[in-house]
Amino acid sequence: MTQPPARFSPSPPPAAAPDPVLAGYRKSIDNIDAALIHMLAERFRITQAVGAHKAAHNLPPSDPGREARQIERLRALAVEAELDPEFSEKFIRFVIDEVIRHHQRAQGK
Ligand SMILES: O=C(O)C(=O)C[C@]1(C(=O)O)C=C[C@@H](O)C=C1
Repeated sequence: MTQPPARFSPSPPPAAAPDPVLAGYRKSIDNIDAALIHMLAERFRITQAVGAHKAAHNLPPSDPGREARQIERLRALAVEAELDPEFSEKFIRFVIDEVIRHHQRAQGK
């Protein structure tokens, strides 16, 4: 027999019992995430100035040599810090690619 269409969304799962250990970890994660956002905001603040400087002096938006040195340095730091160097490269690549897009926009490209 077919069921009539449900009129109400299923009830939410029951609230989990409080877990102070998990809550403590999450508090720390939330602090770290906030610090990451603040650090990224500062990085983009300074790259905005770099973009304006490059636009004013007709410099190319990207500098592949500089990027290669940054990636090598960060990969080495990641290994030292026991962070996956592949992840660190993907992360900085993602950030730099966004910066390059901002630089291009600043030059009307
Ligand atoms: O150092 C520069 O020339 C920048 O524009 C900054 C930056 C970066 O985000 O680190 C971005 C683009 C360049 O290709 C290299 C580095």
